[in-house]
Amino acid sequence: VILKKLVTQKSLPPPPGPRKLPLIDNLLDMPTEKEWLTFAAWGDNWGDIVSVSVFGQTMIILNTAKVAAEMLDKKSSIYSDRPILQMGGELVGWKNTLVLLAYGERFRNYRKLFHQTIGTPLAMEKFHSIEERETRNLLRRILQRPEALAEHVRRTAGAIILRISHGYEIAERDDPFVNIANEATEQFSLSTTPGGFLVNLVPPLRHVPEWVPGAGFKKTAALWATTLARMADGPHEFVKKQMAAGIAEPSFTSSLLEEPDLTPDREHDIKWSAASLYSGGADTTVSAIYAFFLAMVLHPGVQKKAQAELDSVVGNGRLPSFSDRDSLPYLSAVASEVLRWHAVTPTGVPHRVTEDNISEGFLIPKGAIVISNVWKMLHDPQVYSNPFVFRPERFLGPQPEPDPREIAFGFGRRICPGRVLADVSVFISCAMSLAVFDISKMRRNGVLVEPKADQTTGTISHQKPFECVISPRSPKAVELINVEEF
Ligand code: HEM
Repeated sequence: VILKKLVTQKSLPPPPGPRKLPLIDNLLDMPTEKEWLTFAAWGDNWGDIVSVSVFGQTMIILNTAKVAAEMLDKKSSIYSDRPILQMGGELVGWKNTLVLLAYGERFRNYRKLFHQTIGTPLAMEKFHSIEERETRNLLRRILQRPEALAEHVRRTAGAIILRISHGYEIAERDDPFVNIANEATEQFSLSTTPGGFLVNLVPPLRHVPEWVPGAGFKKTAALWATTLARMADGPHEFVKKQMAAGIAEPSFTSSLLEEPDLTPDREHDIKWSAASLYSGGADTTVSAIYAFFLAMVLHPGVQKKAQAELDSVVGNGRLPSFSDRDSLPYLSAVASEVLRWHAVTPTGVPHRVTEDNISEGFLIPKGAIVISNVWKMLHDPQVYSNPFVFRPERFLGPQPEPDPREIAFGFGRRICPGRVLADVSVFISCAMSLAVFDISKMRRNGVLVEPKADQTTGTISHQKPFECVISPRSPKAVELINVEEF
């Protein structure tokens, strides 16, 4: 019976997809820009599950949330590994961080640490005051130099994450930890793009010695490995010193280092999960919050409605806080719509399947890389009416459309472990900014400058830079931003 099952299983077809050439397979079909658009077009042509391959490596592309749930959620015990990336993962060492960590014991340990410290709304409550304080700093920076919005949003995200991960307060300019983290994350992008280094496409090249001509990538890898090590070690050592002096601020790292019987192995896990917090958490929330400002420029009607809600619930004598969230349904819908309208990770993060299995009537081979077209799922007209329109109302009323958080944060055992933190950051930024600022189109020589929604290619994708005017709503708003004691 088992043999028969195996035979039928093996004889099932893989999911359909574009025709392959000998040896290189679909290499020439693979998009190099905005992959999600090509993947969506393949979906229209071939169905919800598409398969392609390059040099024998199968890739399965999922275009609906329904199949992603069927496969990545329901069969999570075999769909939760990550691809092995030679340059970024193996040689530079990003496989030590959660996002590229292989499925297994250590993976479960890191996930537990995340869950325990920032995994639930209750656990996150202890960080609400940091979020509120740092977001007020964001308002202050915007008030002073509104034209540098993107820079301010980035600085604030870094400040929040480093405070939560290590209880570290960043310097206003040229902070050493922020600089090293920026350098390391830039190198992460460079080293993990499939086409960036030949060794990513031809793995045996990693064994070539450094002195062989053409093996310069090994020197680069060694250099980048030291940047990564410094990014993980610096803040970790800072916390240990602060703890020894008895002055450590409560943080992800300090609370975990307090454990009795700390083994070196355990300390390794704590250090690298804290580094994963930074690398996973800074650029992503930046992308969402920057997109929020664009959405407000483009949709003054939505902005007015959210402000009217804020004025009636919170008034103008104080800034909104987390305790107001339940009384601000429209604003909460705005935050949800930001996460839907702008896909921060348009093609998610790839999973790797560890066993042959049958899904939706197709054979999915062991070792296949599974890519969720998150962008398409968030703009699926079967699920979201007029998906390209920014309309928070879709989440209100008797028949709300599905919560985009079910898609935007990925699937199964790899679902984003920072999603509660992300949600808190996005909500408070929307609430506090709309309470004090009007965000509108720039006028140049009497003509309104119309920004356009358009996002960059990349695992973490950003709205392209746009111009706008951000001005305080009233003298009272300026006062609230500048209050000292907060
Ligand atoms: C709007 C903001 C964010 C979005 C849209 C987002 C989205 C995602 C997605 C789609 C994944 C991949 C899930 C999968 O493999 O199926 C992921 C993984 C991850 N995210 Fe987030 N994320 C956000 C914010 C954050 C924050 C604030 C943190 C840290 C505090 C964080 C840390 C991570 C980590 C460490 C992983 C890897 C998890 C693993 O491989 O097990 N993310 N995120």
